[in-house]
Amino acid sequence: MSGTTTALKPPEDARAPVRHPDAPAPGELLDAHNHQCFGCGDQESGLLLRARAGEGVAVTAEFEVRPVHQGAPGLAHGGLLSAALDETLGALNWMQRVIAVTGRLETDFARPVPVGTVLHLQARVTAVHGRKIYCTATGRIDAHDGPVAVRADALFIEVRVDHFIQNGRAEEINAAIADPDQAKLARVCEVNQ
Ligand SMILES: CCCCCCCCCC(=O)SCCNC(=O)CCNC(=O)[C@H](O)C(C)(C)COP(=O)(O)OP(=O)(O)OC[C@H]1O[C@@H](n2cnc3c(N)ncnc32)[C@H](O)[C@@H]1OP(=O)(O)O
Repeated sequence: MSGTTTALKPPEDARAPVRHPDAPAPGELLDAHNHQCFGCGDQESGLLLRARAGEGVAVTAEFEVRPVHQGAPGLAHGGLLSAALDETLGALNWMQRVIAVTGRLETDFARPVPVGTVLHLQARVTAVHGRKIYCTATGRIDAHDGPVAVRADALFIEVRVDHFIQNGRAEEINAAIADPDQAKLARVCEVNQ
């Protein structure tokens, strides 16, 4: 059962999440925050996950499990399913216009996920306390109301864009700074801080 870790339980004085007034409209496809991202970028070996804005502070996403994503024969690798949940939760940044990174991610694997499955992911923020963003996600098999295969609770921590500039490899950071598309999320979030 997920959410058993104390760190994933919002404190009593946590506030409800707030959808940013300029958040993308429900159903709108969200841009990749980095075209080289393993989760949402366009690398053929990646997840090629596509996320859309949801209602409130929520997103949906789809991830097609391909042969390159196998662990056991014919089944998705658990770490990649966690990555799909993590990426979907990361897309919640667009809805609040904050920049946040995963501090903790706790995944339940409820069912095996065969290659060829389209995993339908849903994620939402449940509470916010200071820089701490509490969120939850599920992944369902082949339909938005299909059987739940994976679920996760997570704690994201809000950071400034300096987090990436100071910690990322210079080659990719410089390329991202030079690319107006890749810098977009950082820009829209930074003006709100
Ligand atoms: C441009 C947009 C990019 C979006 C990318 C989305 C991609 C998908 C999501 C990801 O995969 S992000 C990549 C994976 N995550 C990381 O690489 C983060 C690595 N960890 C860190 O950089 C730091 O540990 C972190 C920024 C998360 C926290 O360090 P800080 O020094 O900023 O925070 P601090 O230690 O002061 O903690 C702040 C609060 O968070 C709490 N906290 C921090 N890490 C925690 C943790 N791991 N578990 C529980 N609580 C945690 C901490 O207890 C504290 O609570 P209180 O305010 O109540 O005192």
